[in-house]
Amino acid sequence: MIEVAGLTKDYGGTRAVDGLSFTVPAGAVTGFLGPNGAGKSSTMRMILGLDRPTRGTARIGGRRYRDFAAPMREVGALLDTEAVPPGMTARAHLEWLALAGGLPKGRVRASLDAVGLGAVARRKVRQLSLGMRQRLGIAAALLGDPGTLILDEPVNGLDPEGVRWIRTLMRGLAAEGRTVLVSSHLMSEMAETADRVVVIGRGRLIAETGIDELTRHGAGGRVRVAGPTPAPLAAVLGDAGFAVEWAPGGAALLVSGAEPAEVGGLAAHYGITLHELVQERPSLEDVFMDLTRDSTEHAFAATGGAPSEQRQSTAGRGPR
Ligand SMILES: Nc1ncnc2c1ncn2[C@@H]1O[C@H](COP(=O)(O)OP(=O)(O)OP(=O)(O)O)[C@@H](O)[C@H]1O
Repeated sequence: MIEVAGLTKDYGGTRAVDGLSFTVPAGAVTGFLGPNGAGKSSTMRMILGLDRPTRGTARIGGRRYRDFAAPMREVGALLDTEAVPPGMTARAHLEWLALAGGLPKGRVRASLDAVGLGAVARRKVRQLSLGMRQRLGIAAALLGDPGTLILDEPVNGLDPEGVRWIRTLMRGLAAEGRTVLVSSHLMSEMAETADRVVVIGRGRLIAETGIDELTRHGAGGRVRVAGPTPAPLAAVLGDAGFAVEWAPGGAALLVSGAEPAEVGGLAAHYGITLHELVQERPSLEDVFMDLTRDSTEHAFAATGGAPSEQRQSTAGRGPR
């Protein structure tokens, strides 16, 4: 389990993360969502001990990353796939990481096979496609067979087959009881992958919820109802306090803030015949846009003034 409590990060005058608290349970895929610049990477970097929080704590299994004796066996991370030296072969890169992390050499073959790169293990990194490099980054994350995985935008650059592959991989890792935190700025990517989502905007928590609850309670959910006598139905629903509007074309009514059972119950009470009674759920993308509408600016001033720290590459500095 990952626990983030009151996490705050100021880069000079820019507050990238602002009092953020959430938990990431084991045995599930948790999507970490937010518009560009929301603070996802900064948060992940702090969880991984690559950046020091201005305030607050981030713990993995109750401990800070820097307190792990063998961090690669505890946490695997994918942060920046451009960080791998281009002249190294895929295998040599992983062998070097395994050596640095005190891991048995056998883990290199196991990780290459887990990501389907066994056949290209002897190719130089510069000869690998973007998708293959992304897989190599994931192989590096899996090297220590860790219980926790932190993946920053892992589907970037993958083709549809690659996207499906990584979804299956993440679901499999969670099913084995691991903790999986995966960031994205696209809600649609998470819909079929994540069990839960943590949504942030401008460094602050917007929502922490199961993916099902998100659409159930998301703004825009409504009931579509139709029958041979819509006008009296509209009057009855309006009297009951629901917001009612005509669907485009006028063939049905759209009732906001109501459950189908309430609409059906009212219609039955007044003897109004119904031909259609459907719960319309907003798409996850709709919910996400709605939640983050006010948070799409990339940063905001914490103390005024320009950022003083330069944005650094995460090159070669994963969980190793
Ligand atoms: N080292 C740094 N120095 C100065 N500002 C930084 C640094 N790292 C991040 N920031 C700023 O903090 C804010 C949050 O950035 P961060 O990369 O964490 O967001 P993100 O949600 O990961 O965005 P994206 O989806 O675009 O990667 C941004 O305004 C960014 O410019």
